[in-house]
Amino acid sequence: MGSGIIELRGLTKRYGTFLAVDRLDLSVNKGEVFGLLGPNGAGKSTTILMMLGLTEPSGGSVSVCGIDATSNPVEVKKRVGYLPDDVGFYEDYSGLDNLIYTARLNRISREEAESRALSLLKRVGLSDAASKKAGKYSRGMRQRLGLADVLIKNPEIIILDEPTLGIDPQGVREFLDLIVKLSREEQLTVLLSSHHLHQVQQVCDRVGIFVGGRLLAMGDIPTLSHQLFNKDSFALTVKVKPAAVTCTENEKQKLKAVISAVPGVTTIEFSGDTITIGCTSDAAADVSRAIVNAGFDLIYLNNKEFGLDEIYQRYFEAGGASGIRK
Ligand SMILES: Nc1ncnc2c1ncn2[C@@H]1O[C@H](COP(=O)(O)OP(=O)(O)OP(=O)(O)O)[C@@H](O)[C@H]1O
Repeated sequence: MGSGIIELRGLTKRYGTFLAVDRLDLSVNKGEVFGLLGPNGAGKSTTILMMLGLTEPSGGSVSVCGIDATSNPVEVKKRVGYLPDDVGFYEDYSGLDNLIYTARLNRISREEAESRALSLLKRVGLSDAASKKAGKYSRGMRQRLGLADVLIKNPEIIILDEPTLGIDPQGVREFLDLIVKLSREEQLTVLLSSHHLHQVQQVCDRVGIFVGGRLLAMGDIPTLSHQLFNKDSFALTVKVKPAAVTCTENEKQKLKAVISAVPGVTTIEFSGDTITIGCTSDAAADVSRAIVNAGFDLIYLNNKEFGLDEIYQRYFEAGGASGIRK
């Protein structure tokens, strides 16, 4: 086994003849925010259930905090907080009492339970709603209470399954910020399962792309982007004066020559009045300087770094979504 706080090796789950998770290898480091990204039915929840020891793998191994989750789920449960997409609370209990209840279940003394619950309610921005019944909480408040609920036992890892479902955009932003803050300040490892590309991209240090029970790719966004876009992770769109369409052939050749000489530039395409430049690194400053020094006016420059949506799209175009399962 490797040194990750979560280590999956050849992890496989079959339901009858159906392969839900297919020989998964994954290592998540301590303190990392890792995103499990994939469409519905990709196998994310099944993988999480195996990490929690709640369903038995058909093959391979799963180690969480150095513990075999399959043979010792109780020890794993002590160290891992799991937030499902819809948390169950005692609706007639206040937010505070729900937290105290969970703390007591985790054998925390009454006094300690109350002080931790109050401090966590503050942390997740629910101090004012502490004595309000959980049944009267909004969806966003319930998720924040859910986060406090998983944190009350001081876990080393929190696993969040589609935690922002049904929360408004402002609430989503606050929730995600809170997760990153917790991870950074307390070296908390976070595994976030989602099919919201944008959210995953915003907060995760690394991402695993799941399709059809397999992990198709893994890494940080620049690395994934680098692997997929023929090493052109960046694309600059440029307009100059005189416009590319009205440039003489000599001027065009001059432009091409000065842009190609910029380190990192791999492709240059003229289309209408726009020049598209592919680069392996962020060459925006050097390209703009080269254009101006060559005597052209730079009237527009857009620097596009490929994001997770393009990356995801590429995997689907590559046939990932057509189904890998056998
Ligand atoms: N208990 C079960 N019995 C049979 N098939 C199952 C069972 N649980 C899950 N599956 C199937 O395994 C596949 C993976 O499901 P899983 O819930 O892990 O996907 P997911 O990526 O979490 O999707 P979602 O985002 O919809 O939750 C799906 O095709 C699902 O229908």
